[in-house]
Amino acid sequence: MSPSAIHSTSKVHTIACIPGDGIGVDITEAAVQVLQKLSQTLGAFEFDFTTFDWSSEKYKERGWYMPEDGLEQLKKFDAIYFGAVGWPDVPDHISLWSLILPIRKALSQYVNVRPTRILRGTESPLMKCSRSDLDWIIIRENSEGEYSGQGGTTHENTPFATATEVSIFTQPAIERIMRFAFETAKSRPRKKLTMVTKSNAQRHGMVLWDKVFYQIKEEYPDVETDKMLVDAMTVRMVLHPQSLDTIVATNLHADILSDLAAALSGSIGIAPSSNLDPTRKNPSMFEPIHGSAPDIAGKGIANPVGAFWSAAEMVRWLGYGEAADGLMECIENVTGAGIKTKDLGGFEGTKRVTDAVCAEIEKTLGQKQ
Ligand SMILES: NC(=O)C1=CN([C@@H]2O[C@H](COP(=O)(O)OP(=O)(O)OC[C@H]3O[C@@H](n4cnc5c(N)ncnc54)[C@H](O)[C@@H]3O)[C@@H](O)[C@H]2O)C=CC1
Ligand SMILES: CC(=O)C(=O)O
Ligand SMILES: [K+]
Ligand SMILES: [Mn+2]
Repeated sequence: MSPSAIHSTSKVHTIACIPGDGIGVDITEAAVQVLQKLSQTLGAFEFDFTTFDWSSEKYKERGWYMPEDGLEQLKKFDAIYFGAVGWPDVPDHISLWSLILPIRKALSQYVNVRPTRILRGTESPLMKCSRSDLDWIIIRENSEGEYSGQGGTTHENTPFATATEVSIFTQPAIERIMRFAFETAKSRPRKKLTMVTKSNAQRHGMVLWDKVFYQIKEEYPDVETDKMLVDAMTVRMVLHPQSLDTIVATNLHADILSDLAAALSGSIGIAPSSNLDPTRKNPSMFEPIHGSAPDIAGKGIANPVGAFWSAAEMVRWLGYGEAADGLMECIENVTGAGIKTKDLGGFEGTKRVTDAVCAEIEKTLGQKQ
């Protein structure tokens, strides 16, 4: 197909790109390169990227992360691709609450989907965990719970400083996340959902969380369920990974468990996330689960695989499931060939892995055209 023919038949998707800080910048650049190669190779869709320089560095210069109409600007795009936000010279609660958390909340991205599996050519740090033993999908409540932002501080800077951090759990928000989790479990071969809670020690919000789970369960008789307290869940993830499939947990619990899940699958550097507004009224946002990694920023060694996997999930969300599967196949052909960054036991940098994935797209997916 000639380039002009590609142009006339393919659909253009507008993507807002927010690289942010540290390795967020490196991996976003890598993801854009891969997405462009994918669209050029397949010819079925195109991306029109607009990059926003909303970062901690700019915050120090200008005093703001997003302009006042920032959220309104984002609403006009088909999807958002995010790197990471946070840098040691800005308090982390300022950076998170100025950028990533307001986007998730204002754009009603109430689900955060975090799949984990062991990619070809990589291994789990667990001694006896084979690739088929660990294939999970964590459904994280992304709008309220422990990250509601409610609370306050009084008697600040005195010996009696008092702070509250209030968790909010509402019936409608629990219902919608549970429904999404049951639908996800139902769509997977094992049809198995594990609900995580801490309703022994936390006796109000977590108890409502459990109650709504059992209410929604009635609608899904074909999904097998069980319930875990979050402390014991960490043990089960390590000792019996094969006993888990789909997992639903609160904002904080799933934040922690998904980093653990990533580590158990080999590295936090491979783990993707989709911040979804399932109603599709607002654009959804795709980002690797990791942060800005100041300890390795600027060294050219960040693993871009979590960013590529997030890009694949964006492609899937935009309606191209086959292209997303194709991209995942290319990523695994590259890891399978031993082209990996240091965190996965390899010897390559971000650029070499990115170039290898691009070459693989041309080779594998170009042939199928
Ligand atoms: N969604 C977001 O934008 C997030 C932002 N953050 C922010 O990021 C900053 C750093 O947070 P940390 O707790 O250090 O978490 P982190 O995820 O940035 O780093 C944790 C460890 O994992 C390593 N790591 C992370 N991503 C990697 C990759 N792609 N390849 C190789 N190694 C990788 C880092 O080098 C570090 O040793 C903080 O300001 C934090 O608030 C943290 C998590 C998510
Ligand atoms: C903020 C954070 O750690 C996360 O969204 O995973
Ligand atoms: K991130
Ligand atoms: Mn996290």
